[in-house]
Amino acid sequence: MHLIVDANIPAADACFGVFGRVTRVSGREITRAHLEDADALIVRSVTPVGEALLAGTPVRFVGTCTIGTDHVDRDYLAAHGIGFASAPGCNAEAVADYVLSSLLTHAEREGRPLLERRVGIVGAGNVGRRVQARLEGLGMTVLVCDPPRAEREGSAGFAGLDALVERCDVLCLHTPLVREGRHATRHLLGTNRIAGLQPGSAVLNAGRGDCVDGAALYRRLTMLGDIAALLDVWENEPGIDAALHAEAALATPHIAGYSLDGKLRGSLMIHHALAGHLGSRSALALDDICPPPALAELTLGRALPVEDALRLCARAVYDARRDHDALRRRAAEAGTAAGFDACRAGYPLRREFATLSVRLEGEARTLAGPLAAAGFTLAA
Ligand SMILES: NC(=O)c1ccc[n+]([C@@H]2O[C@H](COP(=O)([O-])OP(=O)(O)OC[C@H]3O[C@@H](n4cnc5c(N)ncnc54)[C@H](O)[C@@H]3O)[C@@H](O)[C@H]2O)c1
Ligand SMILES: O=C(O)[C@H](O)[C@H](O)COP(=O)(O)O
Repeated sequence: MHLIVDANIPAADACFGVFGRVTRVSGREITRAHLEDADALIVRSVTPVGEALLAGTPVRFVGTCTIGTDHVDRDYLAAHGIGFASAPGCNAEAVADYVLSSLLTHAEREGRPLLERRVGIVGAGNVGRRVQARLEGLGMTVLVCDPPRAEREGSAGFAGLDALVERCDVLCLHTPLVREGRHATRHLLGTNRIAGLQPGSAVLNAGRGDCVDGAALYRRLTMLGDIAALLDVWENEPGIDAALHAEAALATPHIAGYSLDGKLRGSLMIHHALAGHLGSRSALALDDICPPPALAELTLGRALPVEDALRLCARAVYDARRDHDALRRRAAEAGTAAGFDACRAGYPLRREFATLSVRLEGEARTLAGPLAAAGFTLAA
């Protein structure tokens, strides 16, 4: 069996070498020529997969080691009997870490406590639910907008997007890109809603870039300058709008989900899906391919204000400012598109909050609730 595998997929040999010969190709450069004798194609989100890529090739299985599937023409695959799998939830914990790290940094810069803010979550699936649970666990007020879930589950606990825009200090977008239909998300946050955002509020987008109208956001940022944009995803990646990039308070190159744990879970989920597609089973587990964290334990020996403790522990594991600074630097050196992809390809090792075990001694034990809610493990 011959497998074409995106070069940005970790543990490719352990996860896919067991099925046959693996050829690694940069995700944005995979063409039909690479697939002439390929049986399986394993991608991440940067490879558009559909008729243009697959027609006339022998590919019988496509796996994407990502949560998002908007780059895959699933109707085409189904119509041509090509097996497909994605990796729902694989990096949801990493995105929740990114959200907390970003919001804690933004609150510190503004000198306004995060815990007093009202947060709106748009799209409460694997990612949004985790963000909601963490923030509510910290005692914050959270409003949730998810019309497809509200239709299925009943409207209790859900609000409309306009209510979130009117009432929230922070709006977090965790929606997939849905191009058509009643719940389409392209420019979900468009001109009118961006104009309606509360002065002093912040928009964080870690869903898909197209869910926010970047030109309208840029206008509000430059003409009124009274809101903040925390952007991990962008329209036209990797050739993102350099002017919007310059205005964003936190600008990262689509790395919210880039923990090692999250990427490896994605690889592993597609490994198991491919094994199933081939009629076999595998016992490969995350512990077989994921190393222990460099920082496994941290001790807090006295009480700190809750937000200071959260920031200290968050930054010990993942500090979103690092990724913001790297994108600014790389974009200045290499140009926006090349800098964006260079940051992603050379992404430094990052682990998830849960890999840090926090030992609390004496008065610091009062921090147990907030640290656990934020996603850290408490040492016994
Ligand atoms: N920045 C990153 O690195 C990163 C990482 C992971 C996922 N993502 C993106 O985030 C998206 C969400 O991830 P997930 O794991 O939570 O997916 P999910 O499918 O579990 O949840 C998506 C949620 O959005 C809701 N939704 C759909 N249309 C909506 C609309 N019009 N308004 C409000 N809510 C709507 C769905 O009902 C669902 O509950 C993914 O599709 C992916 O595009 C980005
Ligand atoms: O959909 C996802 O899982 C994320 O957006 C993913 O982290 C994107 O990473 P990429 O596929 O671009 O490497």
